[in-house]
Amino acid sequence: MPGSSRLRRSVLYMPGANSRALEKARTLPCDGVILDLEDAVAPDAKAKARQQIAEALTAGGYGTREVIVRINSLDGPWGREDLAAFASCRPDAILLPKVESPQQLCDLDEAMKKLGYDPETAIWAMMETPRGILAADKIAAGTDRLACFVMGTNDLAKDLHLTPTPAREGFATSFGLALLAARAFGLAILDGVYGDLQNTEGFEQECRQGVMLGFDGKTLVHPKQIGPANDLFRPSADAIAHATRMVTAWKDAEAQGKGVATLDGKMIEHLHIQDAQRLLALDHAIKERG
Ligand SMILES: CC(C)(COP(=O)(O)OP(=O)(O)OC[C@H]1O[C@@H](n2cnc3c(N)ncnc32)[C@H](O)[C@@H]1OP(=O)(O)O)[C@@H](O)C(=O)NCCC(=O)NCCSC(=O)C[C@H](O)C(=O)O
Ligand SMILES: [Mg+2]
Repeated sequence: MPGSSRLRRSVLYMPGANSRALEKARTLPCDGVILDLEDAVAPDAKAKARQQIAEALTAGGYGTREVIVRINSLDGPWGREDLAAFASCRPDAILLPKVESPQQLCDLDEAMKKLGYDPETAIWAMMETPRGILAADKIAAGTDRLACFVMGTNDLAKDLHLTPTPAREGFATSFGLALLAARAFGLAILDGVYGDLQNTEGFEQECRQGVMLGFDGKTLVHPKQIGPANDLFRPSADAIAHATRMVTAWKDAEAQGKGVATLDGKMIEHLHIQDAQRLLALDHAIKERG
């Protein structure tokens, strides 16, 4: 699975037409950047944005940040030209908007092969339409190049006619189906954006909910959202201390030939240890990032 162990707590969108944002992204402490050619770029600005993104990718300087380009749909007037522009620039992934069928991913994969894309360049898929959500399991199995689902909560809210609320009840089924499909096929999955830039408390509450639901991180629209997302999507010190004690208790039990252990009066089985090890690996990766 390409890139499945990468840190993705904070993944910041920026319009490809905004040269200042493309430059600034090289210095921001986010885990990834999505250089957008789709909804954040006006039709008349698409060609210039495409050229600016190609130049930015060629110049490099994004360090350990994962760099993803969101192209336009391959069925529309810009998508094929978008894809052709980045074959030699080696982005980490191409993000396809409004994915509704596995065939769309197979077509993208085929086109990337023909254009000479590096086999390590992953495909990411926006999950943001009712048809896409209903086909999430088939899409998740669509191609080996697929590495990540990204929730498009703005498009979903529009199509579902739902009223956004702080608890996001209206997204429950969509989140559940997308998360199930992603985990069933070993994909990463990122929560949608929070557009109220002044409401720090609301943003943090949505991050906490995203962690609780099982998302790997959150997509962002402004640099000020990076710090809180990085903090909230990293395992807490208490969680790491507990995971460490669980692993120790498990090793002690194993040494005594037992297949089950207890810690603080609670039963521990192998599945709990797998989850504890996942948290410890995440913590290690974050510490290595510095
Ligand atoms: C929302 C914004 C238009 C606000 O921009 P601005 O008014 O420039 O904000 P600030 O003055 O507060 O900016 C301060 C500095 O930070 C830089 N900046 C701002 N935003 C970004 C960014 N996204 N990436 C990088 N750098 C950024 C400014 O340049 C300032 O820098 P400096 O010059 O040093 O002072 C803007 O934030 C913005 O455009 N955000 C991204 C919008 C976007 O990409 N939207 C599309 C994706 S969301 C979506 O489509 C989700 C999905 O499809 C769905 O359906 O849900
Ligand atoms: Mg969208």
